[in-house]
Amino acid sequence: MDRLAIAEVRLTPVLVADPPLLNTQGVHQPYAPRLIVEVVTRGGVTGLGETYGDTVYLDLARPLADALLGHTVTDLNALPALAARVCGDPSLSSPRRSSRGGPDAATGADAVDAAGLRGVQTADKLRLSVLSGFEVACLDAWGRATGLPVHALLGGKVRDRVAYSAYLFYRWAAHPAGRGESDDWGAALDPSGIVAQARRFADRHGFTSFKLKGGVFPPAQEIATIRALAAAFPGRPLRLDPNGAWSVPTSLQVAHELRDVLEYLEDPASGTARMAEVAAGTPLPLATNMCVTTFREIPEAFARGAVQVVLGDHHYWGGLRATRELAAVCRTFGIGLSLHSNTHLGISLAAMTHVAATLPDLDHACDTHYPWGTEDVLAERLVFRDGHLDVGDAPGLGVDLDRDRLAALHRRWLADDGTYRSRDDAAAMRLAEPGWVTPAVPRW
Ligand SMILES: O=C([O-])[C@@H](O)[C@@H](O)[C@H](O)[C@@H](O)C(=O)[O-]
Ligand SMILES: [Mg+2]
Repeated sequence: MDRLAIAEVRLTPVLVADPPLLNTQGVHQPYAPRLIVEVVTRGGVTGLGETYGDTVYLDLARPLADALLGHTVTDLNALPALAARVCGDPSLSSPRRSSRGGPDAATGADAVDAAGLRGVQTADKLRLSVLSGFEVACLDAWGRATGLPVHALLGGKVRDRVAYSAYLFYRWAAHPAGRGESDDWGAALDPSGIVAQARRFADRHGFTSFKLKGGVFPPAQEIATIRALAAAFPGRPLRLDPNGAWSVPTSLQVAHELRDVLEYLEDPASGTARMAEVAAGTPLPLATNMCVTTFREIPEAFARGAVQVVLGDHHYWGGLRATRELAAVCRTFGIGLSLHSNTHLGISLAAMTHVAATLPDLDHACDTHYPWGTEDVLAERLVFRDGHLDVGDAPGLGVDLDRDRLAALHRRWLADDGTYRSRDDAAAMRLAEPGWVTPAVPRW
């Protein structure tokens, strides 16, 4: 076991180019922060992990990296207690208030994570997101050391490929003020722009299900866009996700109008109480990555019938093994499961794919932002075929780091004056609309 003990942990924050994708809080900044975790064993094997890289996560990752030295990479059940001891602060375990002031500082059901549209932000969730990067790195190292793929360490795959959906966004052609990197997608601000975007995703990656990020325009415009997608891709699974921007009556109206074409409606309203009211008034399934984001939120949401599909995310649920626990709970209560995504790199996509491969009841194609990315830290980018990623049997995650790329993205982080070190979609929006503040919910 000694050769599996952790001799070194390397943390490398990076800034990754991100296109000007619109959501209800604003627009993506030109660069998104991510954290690359490397765990090196005494036997000389290096495992890779990735998680959110905003400053608040980095502050928790550093003490955990120090505390991990000497532990073995197989000692995963001890990780949560270790993380709670070195980076926990129980006094922060209630919903965090935003430090940005204005409508961002909402509390209670509306206290969403201003940076990530991922539900209420708690100290527990931050810590679990950090922990997940270390858990994945340990699993990767363990797999590399033993010649086993990560899915085998999780009990074995039940499928050889994992389905992903196209993640469509209203977007600008370029970031304001000439910032960021350019791409050739052009603007997509109306139904025909989104249909063209969807065709490109389908042609390039073979995706056959489509999710539109909503909450950007008044609901009637987004209904028209979904209708245009339904006409262009008849019978294909479609989803609409306004990140909790609508009132209960608006959610019910949209659900009624799109009931024949949507696979599910994702977080139409914010908070379990509103979601339960919407669910009670429509036969359309509701999915969430906002009101059920922790085990603690499950009992009330499931008891009230607030959601029919949980979009798990191995980052904030606390890792790949915690995602399997989530799957067991969902199965027990007859709730569907799929996986959520934010801007991420190939390490996280590989990790998602390994855990997804082990989940018997993965009912819907997973979300991923990956196709929007043009940069990676991997030697080879992962490639979708027919809308799927193959589940490999190479040791560990089966991906390799390109150190030059990692160094280049880290240099960008070092050179940044702090503007991009924490995600702030409202700040990015203010460059185009100076008076912009994160809209209060319900917005419509
Ligand atoms: O990146 C975005 O704009 C998304 O809105 C993201 O922040 C959400 O967390 C996510 O994709 C979702 O499904 O809500
Ligand atoms: Mg969502």
